[in-house]
Amino acid sequence: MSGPLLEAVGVSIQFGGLKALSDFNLAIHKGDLQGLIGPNGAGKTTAFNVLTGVYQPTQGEVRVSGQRVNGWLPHQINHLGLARTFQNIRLFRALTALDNVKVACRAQGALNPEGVGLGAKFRGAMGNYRDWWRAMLLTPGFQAEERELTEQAERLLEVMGLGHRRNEEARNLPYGEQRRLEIARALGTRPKVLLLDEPAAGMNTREKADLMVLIRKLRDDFNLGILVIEHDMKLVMGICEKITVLDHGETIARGAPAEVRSDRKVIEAYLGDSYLESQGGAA
Ligand SMILES: Nc1ncnc2c1ncn2[C@@H]1O[C@H](COP(=O)(O)OP(=O)(O)OP(=O)(O)O)[C@@H](O)[C@H]1O
Repeated sequence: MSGPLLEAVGVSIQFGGLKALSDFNLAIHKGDLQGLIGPNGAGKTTAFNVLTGVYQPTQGEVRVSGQRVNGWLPHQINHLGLARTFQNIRLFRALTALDNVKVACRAQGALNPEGVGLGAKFRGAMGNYRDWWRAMLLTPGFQAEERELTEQAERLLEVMGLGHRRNEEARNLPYGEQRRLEIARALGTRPKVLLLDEPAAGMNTREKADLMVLIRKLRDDFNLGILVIEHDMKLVMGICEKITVLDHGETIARGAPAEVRSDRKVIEAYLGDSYLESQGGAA
């Protein structure tokens, strides 16, 4: 088996006196569909932010495809194959659905040098300058690239069931479709690993059920590793093969849904007695 696509090794992050994440470890391989759960404020989004370069860990190491990415910027980490969606939808609201996805496809296709430092910044700036001229002059190469990007973006909209929304502004889409558009946009960067932050939030039961099927399909069709933060236990337990449970920044359990569901610490911290009752009895 090849090495993990995404790895956190002993990652901690502190905000003032608050340890938001302590000694966090994680490994996502190709084909994994894992969940990250925990009560409000447990550190789930912080974990995503550390993994994607929004925050720098106070301790520990983050690796993407075996490459240490501490100190890298989010777009540089994205270029290595890590994409995410956000708990609070962050689309370009005034752009069409198609353009939202095209922006992501273009960002990945553009000269986007890996690494940190002045050399990478210089190469990036030169690439932008060159692309600007190609766009201004509408060179044949630029037009062919545009067609290719449009086709890619259209394919992703179709995959996410949004083909009919191609020309609608993102802000006019129903909430559930905005969430799916965020996933289409993340896929536009051609990731190897996808991090989904509460993808079903605000969806109705039917939409959630459809999303469960879709997430599995994305994993299979795109050969991805996926990590999902989700409060909806039915969704997490239904699709994830392995679940990590955080509480106050600590990892209190990890394992298959059945193990996690019956873990006393998890029940106390998160699921609560009402969950047990809804499941028809004790763990
Ligand atoms: N930039 C920041 N500065 C200070 N404290 C922060 C920052 N980001 C997160 N925190 C704190 O870290 C802790 C973990 O927050 P986080 O958002 O990761 O929790 P969560 O598990 O995602 O919660 P929820 O389910 O409510 O989204 C919280 O106490 C939060 O207030």
